[in-house]
Amino acid sequence: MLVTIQNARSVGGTITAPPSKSMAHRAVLCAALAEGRSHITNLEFSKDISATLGAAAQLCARVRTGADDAVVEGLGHFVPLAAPVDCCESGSTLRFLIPIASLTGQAVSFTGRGRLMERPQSVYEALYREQGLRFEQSAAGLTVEGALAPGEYRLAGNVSSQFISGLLFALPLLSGNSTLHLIPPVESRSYIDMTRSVQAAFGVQSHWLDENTLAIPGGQHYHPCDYTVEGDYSQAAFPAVLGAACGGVTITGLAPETLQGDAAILDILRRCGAVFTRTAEGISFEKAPLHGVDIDLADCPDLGPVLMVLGLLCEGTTVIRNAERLRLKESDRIAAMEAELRACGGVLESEGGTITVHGCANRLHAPAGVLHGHNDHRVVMSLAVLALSTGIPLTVDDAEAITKSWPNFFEAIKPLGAEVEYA
Ligand SMILES: O=C(O)C1=C[C@@H](OP(=O)(O)O)[C@@H](O)[C@H](O)C1
Ligand SMILES: C=C(OP(=O)(O)O)C(=O)O
Repeated sequence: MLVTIQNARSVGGTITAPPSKSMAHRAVLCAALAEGRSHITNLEFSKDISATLGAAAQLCARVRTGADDAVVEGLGHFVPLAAPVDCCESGSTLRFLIPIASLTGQAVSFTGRGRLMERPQSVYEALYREQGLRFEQSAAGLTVEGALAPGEYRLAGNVSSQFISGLLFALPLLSGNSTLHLIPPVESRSYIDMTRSVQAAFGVQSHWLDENTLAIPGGQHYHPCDYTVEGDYSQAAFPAVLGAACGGVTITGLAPETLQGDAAILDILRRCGAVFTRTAEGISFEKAPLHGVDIDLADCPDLGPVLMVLGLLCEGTTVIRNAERLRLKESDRIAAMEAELRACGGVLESEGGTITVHGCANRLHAPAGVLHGHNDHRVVMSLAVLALSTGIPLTVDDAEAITKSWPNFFEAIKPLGAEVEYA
């Protein structure tokens, strides 16, 4: 789908952050693993969350969805599977479910779309092979079979935190205790604590023994819980960058105290010179001159694409470090953003996981043709921010990619002054 995004008027208005996708995945899975009825409120039915709800319904729960909530009734046992579990393009769904699948006493096959089956599973593959369990991955899907044993696990901390979260979901349900020894550096650490915090709400505990070692007592049970999902800082980063550049934007629905690592967007913007205030109503941005800063992306990878746009809008140079994992997401986000931003006159380069963006707001221009969304929601949304903050109308393909995380994105930006035309 092609979408043209441009300013209908000067930027300004209020937007509500959608529910956190990361927290919603976790709440749905904890609820499904608990025996009994949990009510999850503030849900948005993005493709990723729908995939997790669908998997929960297939494996171990009855699911009833409302307009923005779901009742998830864990059955207390796993049911025989008649079909593969479809994870769509959701890395979280697949990586959270693999260890859970090993609890089901049957072979479980997963399918996916887009780049999902190309994204690395090496960390699990090594663990499964060590324990003599079946782990087969092809371009078409992935099958696992056999029960993970409790005990000592050693795993890399820098491929994806989703492997660590996946083990955190499943290991407490085994009869014995387990310990995760994370091989440093441990990246996306905040996501590990987010998993632990949602689990704690459902009555399941784990403890850090030191900064790289997690103790997971066995023999635990998830308890049903009524859980309200927080607003999403990863998504709020898009209007936040727009607000920092243009002023007049207020973002509502974000909890001031949060475990979301992407709340770092506020600190990053402040360091760039952004002016904003936080009141009971929300976070309100004023227009201010912005300058480039040094950014460590290790704990907030999903901010990468929109921070590359921010770099173009800042005076001077922005350096984004520890961004390697951006190459392993729905697209190679570094290459994708470099190509599209250069098509608009952006000056930036990357080497491995370091991206250098040169501020050039005055030299940006309309691209010769259509920009590519690379089937990546965060690329499409970042390009929308570029259009609105520069006033350059942009036409982007693969625009439907937004449905992976924020199906309402194009409607949500209209009150900020955006005109969105679907071709
Ligand atoms: O656990 C999660 O909810 C996520 C963890 C991060 O992945 P990595 O740990 O692979 O960086 C992040 O990029 C992803 O969008 C969501
Ligand atoms: C990479 C993302 O999600 P996942 O890993 O769950 O596919 C994302 O939302 O940007």
